[in-house]
Amino acid sequence: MASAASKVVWVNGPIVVGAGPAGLSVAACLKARGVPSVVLDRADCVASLWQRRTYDRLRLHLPRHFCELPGMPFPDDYPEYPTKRQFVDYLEAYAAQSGVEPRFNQAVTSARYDKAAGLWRVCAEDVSATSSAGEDVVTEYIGRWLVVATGENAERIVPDFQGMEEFAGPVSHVSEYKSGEAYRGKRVLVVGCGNSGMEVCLNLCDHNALPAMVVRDSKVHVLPREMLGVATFSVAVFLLRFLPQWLVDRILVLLARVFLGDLEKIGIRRPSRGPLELKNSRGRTPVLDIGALARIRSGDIEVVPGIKRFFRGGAELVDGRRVAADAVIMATGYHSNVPQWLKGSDFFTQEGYPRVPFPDGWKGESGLYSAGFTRRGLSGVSSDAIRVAQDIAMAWEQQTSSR
Ligand SMILES: Cc1cc2nc3c(=O)[nH]c(=O)nc-3n(C[C@H](O)[C@H](O)[C@H](O)COP(=O)(O)OP(=O)(O)OC[C@H]3O[C@@H](n4cnc5c(N)ncnc54)[C@H](O)[C@@H]3O)c2cc1C
Ligand SMILES: NC(=O)C1=CN([C@@H]2O[C@H](COP(=O)(O)OP(=O)(O)OC[C@H]3O[C@@H](n4cnc5c(N)ncnc54)[C@H](OP(=O)(O)O)[C@@H]3O)[C@@H](O)[C@H]2O)C=CC1
Ligand SMILES: O=C(O)C(=O)Cc1c[nH]c2ccccc12
Repeated sequence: MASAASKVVWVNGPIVVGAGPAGLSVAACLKARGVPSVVLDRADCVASLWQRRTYDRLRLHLPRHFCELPGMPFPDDYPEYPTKRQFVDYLEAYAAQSGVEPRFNQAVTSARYDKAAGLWRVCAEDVSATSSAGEDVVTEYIGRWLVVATGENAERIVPDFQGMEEFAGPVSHVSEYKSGEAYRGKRVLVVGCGNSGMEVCLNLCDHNALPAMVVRDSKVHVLPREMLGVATFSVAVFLLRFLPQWLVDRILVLLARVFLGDLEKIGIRRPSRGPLELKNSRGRTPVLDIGALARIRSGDIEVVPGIKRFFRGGAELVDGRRVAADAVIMATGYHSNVPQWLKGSDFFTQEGYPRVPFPDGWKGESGLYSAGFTRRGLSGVSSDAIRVAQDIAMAWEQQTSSR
């Protein structure tokens, strides 16, 4: 039977929820300024998104210098686009070097500000195997500051399609995909055409599987990862220093047309809103092509329109066509989980993002902070972490000097 909080822990310093790149870098920056913190994570390792929920052949798709965390560069011998293994090694070394030791298996289920006491009360359930003797072990952490670092990819989105239960084959989310080995020779319907959908289709091809990728409304922004050896992302960042976003979007689309050709011929149209605008407003990251387009052109990846319903042997599409499938992989994205556990605060929207836009969404009321919700990948994580740690350190110094 479940029981109420069985332990209470007073935290001297901030309580940081999440031990991904954001939580680790906030804790490291705090530590560098002499501020202790407690980092909680529901998983049993640091950076669980990277260690447990991504596929083997994944690489960073932004150049390395956009992905370094504050205070520790990548080793010199890392390539421009580090592999997942290299990135995970780096994150583990980052935690070790900065002396950050998260408390694992702590799934935060509620956090609220106790106005009377002027303190945050954070409840976490121990989800480790040893605690499964029929009783939840709940710890209440109490502290002056709360840093939300649970990320933009905390929970999977799995749409509920009509007839899904009739489909005879396995249905999984892309976060469970490790390699195409299990799919050799199989017809795989990949739902979604973000970076995950595209890269999984490419990986499936490499393992001689037969992927069909659903591109809803036939629309997605695909950009080359590099143009004449220069990263498209670097070009965008550079142009944004001088030009408004809408104009940079126009230029990116024009350059993509030059470097990738006409995608309409292969059944892909561009959304009317620009790639950066869509990233910032809806969290839809443009696809940075690492080879999937060539496989679409060669016919190894079939592009199909939206799904109407599933049946035993596959799916019926919105254009009335039927596509046969042995397995389905949902590459349909992720959502934040903050509204599920942060109570009594309107700092976050219903979608679980700070209401205040970048670069000011890192600080809320009453000692509440957020890191990693900027829709700017790892460079957004770093910029938040530096600001959050600086602000808390100032309050910390004031508090300790007035004692
Ligand atoms: C496949 C993939 C590839 C990516 N590649 C890049 C890239 O190349 N470059 C780039 O800049 N960005 C990339 N990103 C974006 C990604 O968001 C960042 O890389 C980074 O992981 C964000 O760090 P974070 O700490 O904010 O979130 P996360 O890495 O998701 O960490 C959040 C942590 O919070 C924990 N958590 C969640 N809820 C709770 C709870 N209730 N209680 C306790 N703990 C909780 C999770 O277990 C997790 O460990 C990629 C994302 C994905 C999915
Ligand atoms: N190498 C790398 O570094 C990689 C990075 N990533 C990153 O991970 C993050 C998550 O990416 P990803 O997992 O691709 O998620 P995204 O949210 O970017 O994409 C989700 C996709 O699913 C589609 N979709 C959602 N619901 C449905 C539906 N009901 N029917 C059909 N299609 C649907 C969306 O279509 P629509 O646009 O029409 O809503 C979209 O194409 C991104 O930031 C991405 O850049 C991911 C993989 C590799
Ligand atoms: O790789 C990701 O998922 C990111 O979120 C990195 C990123 C932030 N802003 C972008 C704009 C275009 C392509 C990738 C990113």
